[in-house]
Amino acid sequence: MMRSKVLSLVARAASNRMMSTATKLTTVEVNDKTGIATLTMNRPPVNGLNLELLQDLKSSIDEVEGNKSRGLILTSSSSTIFSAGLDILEMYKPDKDRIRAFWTQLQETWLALYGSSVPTAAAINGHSPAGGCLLATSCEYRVMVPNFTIGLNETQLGIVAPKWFMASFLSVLPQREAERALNQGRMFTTEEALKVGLIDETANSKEEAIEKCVAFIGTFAKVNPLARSLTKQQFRAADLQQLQNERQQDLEKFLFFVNQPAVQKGLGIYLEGLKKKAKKQ
Ligand SMILES: CCCCC/C=C\CCC/C=C/CC(=O)SCCNC(=O)CCNC(=O)[C@H](O)C(C)(C)COP(=O)(O)OP(=O)(O)OC[C@H]1O[C@@H](n2cnc3c(N)ncnc32)[C@H](O)[C@@H]1OP(=O)(O)O
Repeated sequence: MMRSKVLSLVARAASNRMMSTATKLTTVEVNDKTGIATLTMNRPPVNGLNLELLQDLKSSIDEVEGNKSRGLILTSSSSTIFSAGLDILEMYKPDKDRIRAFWTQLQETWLALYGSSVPTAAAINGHSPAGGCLLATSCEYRVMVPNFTIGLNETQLGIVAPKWFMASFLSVLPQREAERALNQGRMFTTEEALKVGLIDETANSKEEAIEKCVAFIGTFAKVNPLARSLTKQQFRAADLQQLQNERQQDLEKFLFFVNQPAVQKGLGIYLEGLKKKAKKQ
């Protein structure tokens, strides 16, 4: 390794504190200079959101809330995928108890991210369908690298995005645009997403995306943190409260829907298609 690279790694290690360890499917790294935490998803190959990744995401968000970070940047360790969304294997021919725990954890993780008291931004360094888009739109700001896609494609899989997925989407897009995209199950390219307002900026690399997220979080430097976070909470309170009030019904609705033979058949065909495509590559 070149000496300069070694030195830069040493310098980086000195100015960043690794808060979570490698045994987890997420890591949290706090930059000592900026005080901003970078939360990285690391579940190869596609950051499919299974029960364990959702648990780790939730505990990492809690960790950032608790360690007085100035902001949270969500990103991925993959060079081409932010997150492929929910792990379809959790929903296809599911285990009765595990699928309950899985959906309950997804609800909790969304409540924690969408309701986070710290400023949040997503550095979208790869494809971001469905649950991936849910995570990105739960943040306050999005910067995306070109040549990838983002969107809520649920209808393409024969499934329906629940109300709280729509709430995140609607916090970013105007109703008319959101409704049409959801009905179509539309995936937007980076350029299309920028045009429609689904993302805020583009960046040529993950590093640049993170820098732009840091700059966004920096815009709050002179704003009273309590006033900022209470203002954010007020904007989001109705969406958060709606899921809080309906958590049990939402779970039962999901279980009923996902266990329908037609939905299971559709998920099986979709999975098969993904596997065939992967084999061809
Ligand atoms: C009325 C009230 C209703 C109440 C509620 C009802 C319903 C519930 C709604 C549930 C909501 C669900 C939201 C979701 O998130 S569903 C998941 C949607 N995700 C996708 O459609 C993404 C599918 N994947 C892709 O498009 C691509 O994989 C990619 C992300 C673009 C990456 O492409 P590439 O790099 O080429 O990688 P491969 O395609 O080769 O994949 C590698 C490997 O990973 C497997 N895989 C990919 N995505 C998933 C996934 N989401 N879950 C599980 N597995 C996945 C893929 O099969 C390959 O596996 P093998 O290597 O084993 O072949």
